This record gives sequence, C-alpha cells and structure tokens, in this order.
Amino acid sequence: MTKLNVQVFADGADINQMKEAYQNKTVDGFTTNPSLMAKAGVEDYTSFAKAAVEAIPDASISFEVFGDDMETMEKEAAIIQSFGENVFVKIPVVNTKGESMIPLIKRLSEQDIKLNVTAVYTIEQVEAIVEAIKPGVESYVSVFAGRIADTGVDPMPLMKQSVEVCHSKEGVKLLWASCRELLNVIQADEIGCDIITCPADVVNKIPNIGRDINELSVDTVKGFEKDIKASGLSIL
Ligand SMILES: O=C(CO)[C@@H](O)[C@H](O)[C@H](O)[C@H](O)COP(=O)(O)O
Repeated sequence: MTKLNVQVFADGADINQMKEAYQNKTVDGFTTNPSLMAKAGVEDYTSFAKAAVEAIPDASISFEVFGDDMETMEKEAAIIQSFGENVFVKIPVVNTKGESMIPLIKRLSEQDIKLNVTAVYTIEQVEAIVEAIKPGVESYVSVFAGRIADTGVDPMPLMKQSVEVCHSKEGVKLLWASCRELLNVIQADEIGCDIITCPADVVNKIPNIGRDINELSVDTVKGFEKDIKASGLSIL
C-alpha cells in the first residue's frame, strides 16, 4: 500500500468501532462530535468519553463542548481535558449566534489545553485561530472541506492556504474534516495536510490505495455475475 504522510483519524462515536480500529491499528486517532454522538445513541456524555479514553489510552481523541457561551464552554473544557492526556477539547470557532470564540480559544490555549478548533470554513478564521494559539501547544484547526464542496465550491485552494498558515505556528496542525471519499485522503496527503478524519466507510477503503485500476473491470463483472446467480434472473 502507498505510504501516507497524512495521519488518518476515525470520525465517529460508535464505541465498538472505535475499539476495533484502535486494536487493529487502522487509524492514528479519533474525533467525535455532538451529531455523531447522537447518531451513535450515546446516552451519557461522561460515561461515553471515559469508556472511549479507557479503550484508547494513547491515541489522540477529540471531544466537543456542548455549551453555546464562553463561560459554559470553559467549564466543559476543563472537564473534557481531565478525561486524559491524549484528549483534545473541541471548541467551535463561533457559537450559534455567530459570536467569535477566539477570546476563549486564546484563554484555554494559554492554559496549555490541547484544542481542536472546529467548524472552520474561511482563511480569516484559520488566521485568527492560529494567532490565538500559544506556540508549542499541540492544537488542531478543523476545516470542513467536504461541507465546502457540498456548496459546489472547490475546497482545495483554502486547504492549501490553511496548511501554510497552520504550519507558521509551532504545534498547530491542519485537520481535514467532513471527508467525503477516499480521494480526499490522497488530496490531503498531497498538499501536506497533517490529519484527515474519515467516516468508517472511507477508513475501510484505505487498503484500496495503490490498487491496480486495470483489475477493476474483471472484478466488476464478477460482482455482476455473483448477483445474477443470487437473483435467479435470466434473459434467455
Ligand atoms: O472532529 C471533527 C473535526 O475536528 C469531526 O468530528 C467533524 O465534526 C466532522 O468531520 C464533521 O462534522 C463531519 O461532517 P459531515 O460529514 O457531517 O459533513
């Protein structure tokens, strides 16, 4: 398989899938978010996070605050940070009212809290976040490339510029969020992006990287043949 420089994280909140990916060493780290936790049926945030950290004691794992104001987020950040050394606290760059969370990001980073700043869509946001982070504190900037692509806009120019800005500060890594397909892993790798977080279906396709495309026609018709046999259908 082609050697990747980009680190691949698993994006999800299914504890069994997370444990399996950790044990099989298929990914380098993990990210969760409130929507993924709801989808996975998480019933108790703290129990879920503690169980995840117990199962994954030494790989990066991000948990997001739920609050919508800086005071609540700051209290939640202290709790999330206490879950483990390998935990990154996800803070959105703005709240639901569109208010900037940059003052909080600066305050938390100054306390050496490892942050994953999320919901990032513009180079101005990337610049402000990187400016707010304390040099040397390991931190991620999560740019939602897939959701940008969902609007019909090519995210690549922003991702390339973001690599430059993030790497201008010691400790800051660019994280490609909302990955849509395996091709995004290759794109992230080629531009020098540090991390891409992928849903399980993309993680499962990683072994396909470097596969000989010439084999695919025969494989495809074999698949059709299998389904024809299973269906019992015939033309003649
Ligand atoms: O942790 C992060 C980003 O740091 C991720 O969980 C991030 O929230 C997710 O990749 C995105 O929310 C997924 O986006 P989408 O596929 O739902 O559009």
